[in-house]
Amino acid sequence: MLVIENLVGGYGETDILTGIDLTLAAGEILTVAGTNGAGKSTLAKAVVGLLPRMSGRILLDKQDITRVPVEQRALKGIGYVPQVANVFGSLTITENLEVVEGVKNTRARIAELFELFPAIAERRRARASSLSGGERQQLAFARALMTRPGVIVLDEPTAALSPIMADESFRRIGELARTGTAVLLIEQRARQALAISHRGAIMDAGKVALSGPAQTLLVDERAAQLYLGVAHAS
Ligand SMILES: Nc1ncnc2c1ncn2[C@@H]1O[C@H](COP(=O)(O)OP(=O)(O)OP(=O)(O)O)[C@@H](O)[C@H]1O
Repeated sequence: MLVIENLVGGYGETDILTGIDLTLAAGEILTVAGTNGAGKSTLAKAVVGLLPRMSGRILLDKQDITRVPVEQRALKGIGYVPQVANVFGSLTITENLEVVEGVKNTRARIAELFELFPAIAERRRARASSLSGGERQQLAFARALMTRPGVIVLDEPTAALSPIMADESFRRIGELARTGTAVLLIEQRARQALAISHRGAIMDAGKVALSGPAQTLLVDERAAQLYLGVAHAS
């Protein structure tokens, strides 16, 4: 579904990503973990088309999208929920969903997403500015799903959430993948993320330092050191 080949790039002259190779199949969850500054968010930006400078190749369904601009990548099926939820505060929850472009049968899709996200459904006429951090995250997630993307990139979706809400979010991500969506999941809660993932990649200094089946990485001492920055995974 998504193939990343020898991805190098950054914001200015310095390379932040120094050669990333990753693949993601339909229905698969790939956790990308790593310490702060490893380049995880930069990788997310490169995939969705927001990194100012990059070389290498990104293929979506075998089509080269490396030079395709961000809006068109979204229309081609790459959804994105950035670290800071991007919702329109002055619009209501329903309006935030209505303004998403490229959706077939908007009303029906909104109804489906309200079933998936009951907390925001209850508040559908409220302005998004009145939502809590967690609800905002749900609305941003729902907005990204409006177009039924084949691939979704989630940048630390549980960062602002309580442990209970994070559990709920991981459950929802698992369900989404079971419907065939490919999920690139960037997470600080690496152990929980790996537990619902098929594969994992641990980044260090702009590279993938370790990758493999999620269950293997969960018990790998070196992986734990890299994603937790400690000597032993407790
Ligand atoms: N907009 C930007 N302009 C210039 N440099 C940036 C920008 N965003 C990030 N960087 C730099 O790129 C490097 C990697 O940052 P990135 O946000 O990708 O790391 P990360 O692994 O996602 O970390 P975190 O877990 O803290 O979010 C850092 O050195 C950071 O300072």
